Amino acid sequence: MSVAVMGTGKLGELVLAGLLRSGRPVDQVLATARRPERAAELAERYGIRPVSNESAAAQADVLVVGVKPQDAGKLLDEVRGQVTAAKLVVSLCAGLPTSFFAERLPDVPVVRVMTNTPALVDQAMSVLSPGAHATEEHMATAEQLFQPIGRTLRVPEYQQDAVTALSGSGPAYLYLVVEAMVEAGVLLGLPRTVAHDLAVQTAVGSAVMLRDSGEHPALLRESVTSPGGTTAAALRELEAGGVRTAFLNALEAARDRARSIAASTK
Ligand SMILES: NC(=O)C1=CN([C@@H]2O[C@H](COP(=O)(O)OP(=O)(O)OC[C@H]3O[C@@H](n4cnc5c(N)ncnc54)[C@H](O)[C@@H]3O)[C@@H](O)[C@H]2O)C=CC1
Ligand SMILES: O=C(O)[C@@H]1CCC=N1
Repeated sequence: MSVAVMGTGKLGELVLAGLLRSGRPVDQVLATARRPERAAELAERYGIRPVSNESAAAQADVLVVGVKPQDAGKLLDEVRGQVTAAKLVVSLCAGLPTSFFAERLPDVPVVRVMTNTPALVDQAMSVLSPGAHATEEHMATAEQLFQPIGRTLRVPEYQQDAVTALSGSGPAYLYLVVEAMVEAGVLLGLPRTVAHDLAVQTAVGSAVMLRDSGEHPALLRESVTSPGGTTAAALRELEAGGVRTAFLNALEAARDRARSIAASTK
């Protein structure tokens, strides 16, 4: 089974690299790029053959759409003639419903996937939803692409904008928190490199503990918080700063942005 990544930008490259890392033969992986320099860069880095969208769509069994949602309509116009119902389209596009593809590629099975950048280290969270013509077999095929690069989960499609707000964009929120902690360490007089190492290892250790202990985060937080101690003093400030409300508002804003992208690309 051959796979083409169409629109190999930041996320598309992570998926492309993951496909190759998981042992897929290089002659079964195709990638397209808008700019020739980008195509050459990908060819050099991964040993793949750069092809046009039309050619990729004609050759590959699975077409992974990695362009921005705003560019998806134009891409589908380019490849429409090559995409039969025997293909599987996997969309990585935030906000775009599978109906967007169904309107342009009638009868073609589509699986919508929201993954995230920790794909780079095989720690992605990839969340899949079937479109109207996607069968169990199509879902299994799509899962096979993403399972080697992290965890996968299926949700009904109506939950995908919320998924995008949480796990799609989520790495950015956590990086922001780490960045803020580094700056705070510097404010307290730590050398920047020391502050960086401390913040990163604390994030990694806390994340592994969250995953491996299976404990609720509130319980893990309580175990750090000594009575009358330093953590309680810090948490009071974070609560006063409205950190929880900020997250509620942030995820709502991301969800709403996904909805408005969909509305503007109708
Ligand atoms: N960056 C992320 O963390 C995530 C991104 N996504 C989704 O992935 C998609 C790509 O996002 P990014 O990689 O961040 O953007 P990007 O801008 O880095 O990648 C898009 C790529 O598509 C190329 N492109 C556009 N039209 C093309 C065409 N007709 N033919 C060939 N190539 C074309 C662009 O030149 C660019 O390299 C978006 O739909 C986004 O919603 C989803 C989850 C996470
Ligand atoms: O910012 C974005 O629109 C994409 C979708 C989720 C993460 N990045």
